[in-house]
Amino acid sequence: SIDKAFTNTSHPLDAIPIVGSSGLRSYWEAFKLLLTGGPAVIRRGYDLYPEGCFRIARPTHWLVIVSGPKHVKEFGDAQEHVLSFRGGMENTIAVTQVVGRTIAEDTYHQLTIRGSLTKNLQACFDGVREEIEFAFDEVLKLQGTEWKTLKTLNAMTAVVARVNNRLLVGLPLCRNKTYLDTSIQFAIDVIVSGQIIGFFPQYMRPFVGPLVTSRNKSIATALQLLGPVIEERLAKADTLGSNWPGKPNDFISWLLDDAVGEERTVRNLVLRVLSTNFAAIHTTSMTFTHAIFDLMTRPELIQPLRDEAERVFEEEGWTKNALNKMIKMDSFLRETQRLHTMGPVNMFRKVVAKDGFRFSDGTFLPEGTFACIAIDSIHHDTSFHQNAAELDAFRFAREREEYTATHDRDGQDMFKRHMVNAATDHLPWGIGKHVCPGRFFAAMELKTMLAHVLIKYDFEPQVPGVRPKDIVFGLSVTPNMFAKIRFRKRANLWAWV
Ligand code: HEM
Repeated sequence: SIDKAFTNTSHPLDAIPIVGSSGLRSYWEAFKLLLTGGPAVIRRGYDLYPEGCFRIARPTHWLVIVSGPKHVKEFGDAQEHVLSFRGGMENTIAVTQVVGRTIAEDTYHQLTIRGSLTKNLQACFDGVREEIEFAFDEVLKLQGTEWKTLKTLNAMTAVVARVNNRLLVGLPLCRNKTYLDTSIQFAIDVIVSGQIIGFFPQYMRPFVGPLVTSRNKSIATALQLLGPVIEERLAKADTLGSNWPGKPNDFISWLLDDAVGEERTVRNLVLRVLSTNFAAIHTTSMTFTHAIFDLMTRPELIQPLRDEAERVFEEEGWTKNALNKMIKMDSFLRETQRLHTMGPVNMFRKVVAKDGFRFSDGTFLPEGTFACIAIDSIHHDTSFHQNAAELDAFRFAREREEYTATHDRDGQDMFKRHMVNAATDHLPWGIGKHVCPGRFFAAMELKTMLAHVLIKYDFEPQVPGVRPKDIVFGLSVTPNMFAKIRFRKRANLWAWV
């Protein structure tokens, strides 16, 4: 049963109820949370406080969990100097130790992603599509009509790393195995070593950091492979001006357009690319793996999605605009993201304002408080989504249809149920000030990959009918990395594919 007791001694967070245990037992509770107990505790808390805040014990501090549309909006909209994204990252993955001071302090690359990268998606679509075809051929290596069984998450991570890097660093590096392995490994290293370092108090981190992270090895390899490319681009920009003839249209160029001062060094630019890969690879490959697992458990969804993709591409060709017409696919991916989040909570923040942070209902978080949002419980709340526990693949397509039937097409609300739209009841991309700037690219990539897989392959689960169990560790949840899928080239491929 739930112990809602408040601590006896005075604590600045006294007004926020505890879920789990207080006092000495809270250490045991915190330990359980480090293993697999996280999601259940958050669900229990949410059932009690769906419109407000509660707190749970972490080994060194309390973590406040925020819920309710009003609170979520205020939380997302708060300024960095009040609720700090960086402070949250520092606490969860010790970003200064693991990635580096300059990256932690100056996040200009997120503006490059929000700006140039997103603006160029149309222009880069053909390259991304080509890379998707190439990557699936390379990773699946299918001959004739043979079936091949692969670990899904591994295979999809390999595909996504190539595709992302086609946009980030271009050919030929996006096909270099050592470079790709380094990008994938760097991201894993950031998460794993960051969490370990995160257990230590601030003053010990500079000493512990170098002992537990292999980031220096990853950075050295990336410097070796990516360094010369960046050096050449820097040299050309310096001698020929920023718009030199033949300048590639990729993330390196866009970064260089925005980088100033000490950011224009090879090492810092390499770190930017690695950090962007960190934000982009595993998020996208986990989402894609969840989508494939959903299709494996609900195979009746494959045909309508395949029909839609085939029809749209037949009418429009493989273009970015064609993706906008795949309303069922957009809805299905949004639904997959709703049901399978990367943990029970997200959007970690630290209160850094001296005066703390106050919600409009008066709830107060003092300076130094760590807080986050109850994403998974919000997504499963039946007051926001009918039959919220069920995968209803086309629920958002229906909502869009209902909306367009009764409203002006140009109305702002038109986009509310699109996959890229963040809302207080739909938070896979976060919301507010730090809402994911890469979401337009991720959505384009996920849709093109799914259309490609649906049109080009047959696929089956190794164990039919059972969704592979997610792996829970602490407050993070990943799709099962051991689960396997069988792929085969489809026999009646369309001539134009
Ligand atoms: C399905 C794929 C993805 C998911 C689910 C996802 C999710 C998120 C979330 C939840 C946040 C906000 C975190 C917070 O508020 O605490 C975020 C931020 C961010 N994402 Fe993504 N992301 C994805 C793909 C990408 C891609 C492809 C890129 C880069 C091209 C990217 C770059 C970033 C960056 C740079 C930020 C930090 C924004 C800031 O500092 O304001 N993400 N992402």
